[in-house]
Formats: sequence, C-alpha cells, structure tokens
Amino acid sequence: MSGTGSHTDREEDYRFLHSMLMEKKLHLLFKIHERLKHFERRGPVPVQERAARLASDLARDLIYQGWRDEVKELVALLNKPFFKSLLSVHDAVAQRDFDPTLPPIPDGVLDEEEDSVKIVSLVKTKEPLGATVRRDESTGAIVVARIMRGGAADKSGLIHEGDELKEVNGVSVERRKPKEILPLLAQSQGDIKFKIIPASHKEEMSTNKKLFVRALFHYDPKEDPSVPCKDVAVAFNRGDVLQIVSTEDDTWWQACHVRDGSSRAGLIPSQQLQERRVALQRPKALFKPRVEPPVREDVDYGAISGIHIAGLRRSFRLGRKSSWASDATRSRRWSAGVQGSVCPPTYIEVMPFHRSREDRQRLVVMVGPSGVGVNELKRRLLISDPDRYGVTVPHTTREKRRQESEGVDYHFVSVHTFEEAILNHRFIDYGRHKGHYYGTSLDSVHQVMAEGKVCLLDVHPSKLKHVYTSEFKPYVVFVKPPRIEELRLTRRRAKFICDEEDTNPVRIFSEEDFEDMIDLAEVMEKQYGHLFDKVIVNGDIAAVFRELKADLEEIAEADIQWIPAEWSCSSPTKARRSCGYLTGWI
Ligand SMILES: Nc1ncnc2c1ncn2[C@@H]1O[C@H](COP(=O)(O)OP(=O)(O)OP(=O)(O)O)[C@@H](O)[C@H]1O
Repeated sequence: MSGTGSHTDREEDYRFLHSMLMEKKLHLLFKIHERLKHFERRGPVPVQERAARLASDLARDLIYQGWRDEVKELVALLNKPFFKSLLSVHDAVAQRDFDPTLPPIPDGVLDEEEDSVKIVSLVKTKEPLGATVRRDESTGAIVVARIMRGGAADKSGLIHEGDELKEVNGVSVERRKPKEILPLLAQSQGDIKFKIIPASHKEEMSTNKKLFVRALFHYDPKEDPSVPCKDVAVAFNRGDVLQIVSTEDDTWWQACHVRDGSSRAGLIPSQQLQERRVALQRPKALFKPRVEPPVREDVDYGAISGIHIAGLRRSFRLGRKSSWASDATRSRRWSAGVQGSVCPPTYIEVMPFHRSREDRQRLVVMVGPSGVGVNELKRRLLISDPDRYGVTVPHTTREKRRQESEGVDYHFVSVHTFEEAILNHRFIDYGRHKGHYYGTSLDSVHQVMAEGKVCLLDVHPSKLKHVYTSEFKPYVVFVKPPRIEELRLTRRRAKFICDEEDTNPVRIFSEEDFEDMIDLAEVMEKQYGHLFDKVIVNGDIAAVFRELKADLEEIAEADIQWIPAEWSCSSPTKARRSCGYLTGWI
C-alpha cells in the first residue's frame, strides 16, 4: 500500500484499494501465476500422455485393494468429473505439441551445387499435411503435386506446388515412387524436415470469382482406388453444395463443403474424370439409337380424367401414362420424352439466392414415373395446408359437363384460343385426347403463385425446361419408387389408375407395373437427374410425406438457397435457351 499514496487522495479510495489488495482470492491468483511462471521456465514435458486412461484403470483396480479409507478417498477423487476433465485436458495438451522448438539445420545438409535448396521444418499434428506428391516423368524427380487450401502445408506458406522434394527427415526420396514416400511421412512424429528445391515458376494467380457447384452424385474416397490421397479427399453426397477452389488439375479439383464453413479444401473428381467414369458405367440401353414414335392422336392422354380424389382434382399429367398402356407403347418409353440432352451426373454450377419476404414462393415441381405416388403426396400436401399449397387448373377445348365449373375443374376455351396459346408458347404441357385439347398453361402457374401459394406442379421431366427459369425458380422433387420388395409390401391395397381406354380403369398393381415403375424411374433419373433438387423414395407413405413437408417448409423459410447459376441470365428466353443446352454444366 505504501506506493499508492500519490494515486489515492481520498480516504474511501484508499480503503477500497486496501480491501482489494488484502483479498485472499487475489493472493491465491498471484500464487497460481507465480507457479505457472516457474513451470514455464522449466519447460515441462508430460510424463504421461494418457493420464485419463491411467486414472480410470487405477480406479478400477483399486476396488480389489480392500476398502480402506485411503482407497475410498482416492477412488472418489479419481471419479470426480472435475478431476476427469482436468486429466483429459492434460492429455489433449500432452499429445499435441503447441510450442515446438525446431531443430537447428544439421551441418553439411547444403550441398554446394544446390544453392537454391530449402530446408522446411513442419510440426506434424493429427491434421494431415494437406499435400500430395507425384513423380515427374521426364526427370524422375518427386515434386509436390498439390497443396490443399487451408491444410497444414498451405498454412505454413513454406511448401508450394511444383517444389522438388529431395529428402524427408534425412531420408533421400530420389528414385523412389510416391507411394513409398507416404510411409516416411506417416512414421514421422513431431517435426518433419523436408529438403526441397523450390519451384522456379511463380504461383498461378487465383481468381476472385467464387465458384459453387451442386454435386449430382455421391462420392466416398474410401471406395475410390484411384484417388491420389484418401486423407485429403472430400466425401460428399448428392445435392451437397461445394465451393471449387481450384480446377488447375484436369482430373482432381480442389473443393470444400459450403455447409460446414470449413476453409480446408480437399480433392474431388473433376467433371471430366466423373464424366469418363459415368460413360464407362452407362447401361447399353441409353446408347440404343432412338426411334421416335410416329405421333398418334389420343395416345398420350391416359392421365386426363378430371376425376376428383377426396375433393381434389386429379393431377393433369400428360404423357405419364401412355407408356403403360400397352406393350407397344411400353417399348416406346425408352425414347418417349427423351428430347432433352443426356447429361452425365457430375456437378451443376449454382449460386446463392437470398429470398426476401416480398419474393414469390418457388414453384414446386414433382416428377416421377406413373403410379409412384406423386398425386398421393400432392393430395396430402394440399389437405395438410390448403392456404399454403395450390395446384393449377388445366385448359381444355371440350364441352363443360353439368357438374363441372369454369376455373375450378378446367378453363373451358375454344380451339382457336387454345391453338393461339400453343403458338405463343403459353403451355407447359398440352395434347389431344378424343379430339379435344388439354393443357397446363404457364398462366395457371402464375395464378397460383400470385395468390401467395406454393404451386405444386407435376409434369413429365422433359417438360421441365418450360419452367426452368429464374421467374419460377422451380424446386424439383423426384419421387422414386423403393425396391420391388417394398413396393409389394406397401402397395397391397393401392389402386392403380390405368389408361382410360382400359375396360377396367382402376385395378391393383401387377408385378409388371412395379418393374416398369422401377425401370422408368431409373431412366428418368439418368436423363434428368441433374435437374432434381430432392430425391425422395416413396416407401412408407407417412414418413415420406413428413420428410417432403419438412423439406418444403425449410425451402420456404431458408435465408439462402442454392439455385442454378444459369438463372442469373437477365432474359427469361435466354435463360430458357441456356437450360435447353445446359450451359450450366461446368
Ligand atoms: N407410399 C405408398 N404406400 C402405399 N400406397 C401408395 C403409396 N404412394 C402411393 N400409393 C398409392 O398408389 C396409388 C397410385 O398413386 P398415385 O395416384 O399418387 O400415383 P401417381 O404417381 O400420381 O401416378 P399417376 O400419374 O398414374 O396417377 C394410389 O392408390 C396411392 O394411394
């Protein structure tokens, strides 16, 4: 207190300072501080790296040592959560060296002729080094092939792509194969010393434009024998959004997941590599020359019926049923609706979309083979929340029936009006049935959306291109059949509505229906899979409905959604055209 005189004029200040400095807790803190300082000087090394394990073994063994007071006290102490936490923190610190002292460069390491040689010492933690090596075919030298962004090597800033590796921990790597070098790295603990000749070229410039893609396939490096280094590869699922950080290499790109906000990039198969792989796997059926069927009137309109299901009009899906009607038409299903280009499922460029409250809801398009349950799911959504979901009202040129109302069952229009709308590209899907036109117009979609509802539309995926624009921002759900065993189990009581021409329009599913449904789903996924935002397997209807509903609610609420980059085109026509040719493929 003697030194405080000049700072404390007033009596109360003096008393306050006095009581604070005399506080017992403060003195304990000083003591701890001094102890820490003392240990710091000694540079302690852990005697034991697995103290927590030792303590738990000890507590277990002590039980057999007779139940004396000291034993009881020790067991109680070892079992205290605070003590256990303390030991586990100790172990975490002991196992990772946070404050390494790098060894001095050994004498004689620098050969006279290699004046550009660089010695790099890195501390190896549990984190992978984040670099791969390759053998230069012309010189036989081992060079650093890739440095993963955010990895240990990258963060050190000391190793660069193209650097020639001469030694690892004093062991020469000359005339070795890359795979022989990996054990050298794996064996080393603590510091790893590299002797390298720095690459002469400068690091290539990095572009500022961020590139995001949605993966259209599932990738697990553990199952990929050709990945250069499994530890630095990135696993992903279909639908994951990835940020591409490097496309320098033709075969292996570098990317990181957007969802976890991690900046550490890893290897993913490039688009080129994945396309090659897909081409090798593609079933022969897809290479069959396409025989376009002669256009026959009335053949495509099995699904048009206007039948009411629980007060809801049946969906207006043209062409979904045709391929089921007869053997002749079944053979056509391999070619029907395949006008769109066949795109291998690799990556699609996406961009973030920030939906504001004023923006309209995205259009929800549901696709799937006939009979899979698209209508059933739509019906359940509508019933669950009629204020939120709505469906389109189709147009027709046929006469209005007595029980029907204009604008509810159909928009009844003249042939002239209908044909004019066709010429003006106002239909997403249209056709003729028994001499009458039927169609789903773009305006009917607008109408539902203008009411502030989520418009549920089901069309053949080949018609998706009409709404695949920034105007509608469709969220495409593919309803997929489960395996045949599950179909047999779940569809025992289901009624399949077949072609209207059929003498018995409603019947139970046959084994052939199931097989067709699965085959058709497979073809649809291959042809249009790149357009699907969500794939839902319709097994247990209650669970599937819950999943779909939750998913659609999430989409409606999400701050950021990932939409195809091609929708950023200012003109809708341009966007539609670009969709047709799928320039979004990178
Ligand atoms: N997961 C399911 N479990 C049991 N029955 C189902 C399931 N999904 C759909 N169904 C039933 O299967 C039948 C056909 O379903 P739905 O009419 O929804 O098919 P769809 O895909 O709309 O086909 P279409 O285009 O031919 O009308 C209906 O009786 C429906 O109740």
